[in-house]
Amino acid sequence: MASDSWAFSVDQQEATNKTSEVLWIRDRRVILNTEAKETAKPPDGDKSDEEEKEDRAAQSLLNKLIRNSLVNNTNQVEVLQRDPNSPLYSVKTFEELRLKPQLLQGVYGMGFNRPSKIQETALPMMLAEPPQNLIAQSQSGTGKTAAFVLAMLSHINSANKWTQCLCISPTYELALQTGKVVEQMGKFYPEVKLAYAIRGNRIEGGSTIQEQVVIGTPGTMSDWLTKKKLIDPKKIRVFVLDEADVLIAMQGHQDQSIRIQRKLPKDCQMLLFSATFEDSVWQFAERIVPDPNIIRLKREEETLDTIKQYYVHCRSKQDKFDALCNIYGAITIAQAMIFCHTRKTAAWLTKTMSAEGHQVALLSGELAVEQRAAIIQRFREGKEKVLITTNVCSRGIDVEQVSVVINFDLPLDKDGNPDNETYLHRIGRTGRFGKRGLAINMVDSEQSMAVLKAIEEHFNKKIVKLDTEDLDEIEKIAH
Ligand SMILES: Nc1ncnc2c1ncn2[C@@H]1O[C@H](COP(=O)(O)OP(=O)(O)OP(=O)(O)O)[C@@H](O)[C@H]1O
Repeated sequence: MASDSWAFSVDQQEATNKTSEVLWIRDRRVILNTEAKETAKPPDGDKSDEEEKEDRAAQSLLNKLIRNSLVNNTNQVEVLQRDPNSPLYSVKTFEELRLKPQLLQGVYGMGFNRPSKIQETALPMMLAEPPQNLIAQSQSGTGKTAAFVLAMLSHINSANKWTQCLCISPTYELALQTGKVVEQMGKFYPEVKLAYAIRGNRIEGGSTIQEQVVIGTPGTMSDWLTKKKLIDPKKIRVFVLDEADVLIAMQGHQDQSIRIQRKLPKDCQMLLFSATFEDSVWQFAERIVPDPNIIRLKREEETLDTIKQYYVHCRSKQDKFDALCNIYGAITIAQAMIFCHTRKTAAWLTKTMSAEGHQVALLSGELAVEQRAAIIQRFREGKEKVLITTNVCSRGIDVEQVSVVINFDLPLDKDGNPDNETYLHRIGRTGRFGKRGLAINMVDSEQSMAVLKAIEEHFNKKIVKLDTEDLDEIEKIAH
């Protein structure tokens, strides 16, 4: 299938050092570490009788799951996975990625048919022997989490009852979400256990824990490694940093992550994932991941074509609210996330929308982490149809049914400048894995218009004007 488009071309001039070369895989820039490439070989195939037996049983269940998964999967994803321009495109099957049978079962059990582009590109690098380090970027909702979870689970020796994989998540909510993926993916691999190094999870210190995977936030993770000695850093084989851009935007997280990394053995595999790569993220990535393979997107590839972007011209806060009501009046919205700049606006909007009869939840930074997780869980279960929020706690949330993202206020950084990264994270809450999504921006001043234009220019993607008085026009954008 379209194998010619996978030709590698080598660009020596872009080589960053003697052992690296820059490759263009299709139009994607990939730097491969040549030294590592030469020594890379597929995982060891030696298996005991017992393992062979387990594999055969797993295989038969797997065939059943593949059949079910093929029946259940949506057409949209299948079409995109055959489109070479889509981030979901793949030339390989999961079988070709040489996953353990138990993990293949997990993958098919989750309803996945084929890997996405990031999965098929990153997994061979991550599963190679000796382990390869990786810095990887892919658009939101294209399967990064699934990719590194597979890598972690693949490297575990389940007979060893100690921690072998660490995954740092920037927030409590994301740690739980990633944990859920580990549980689902590892459903047919019950020997593997998971622990959460997050605030409130009080495990007594003194002796090391048995869980092979630990997911957590940097502070608690660091505590578990150093003060409580629950994990022996020298036994860690895989270290993952997820959502690195969000991670370094949070105070103290960068230093704590570096401190953790320094305790790990030299041959521990380091994997870093991010949806955006501003300079600060790069600097951090290069500091923390030695000799990496690199998968990066071009700027204009960062936003997904499946997410249509619009803006609405308004005169005031009330006007924005009226526009919102018109949108709700014209199209069926499965679930929506609405982003506000301040807690005050978010609270006002929650009250006003609730008064109009919408099922609304408010997620804001002042809530305790457990409360925030509970609100996200209710939203995920569809108990509320609208989630109104300020920035912080909503990054990286994966809720499949979100069909519309509304920027009630455009994202600004702390100096009041356009915040492109946050914009990308926000709109990425819709259009998850090939689903169509709408992103609607409310503009109510010359300044916010300038912010919109700057964002448009940054990503080199048109944001189209929408007239919310014209119901026919709104209806059209939903198709
Ligand atoms: N190969 C696949 N086939 C079908 N669905 C998939 C596949 N890989 C991942 N998904 C689903 O797509 C959604 C997005 O995946 P995931 O959360 O891994 O993306 P992500 O790139 O980590 O997103 P973000 O950048 O927002 O963190 C999830 O609901 C996941 O279950």
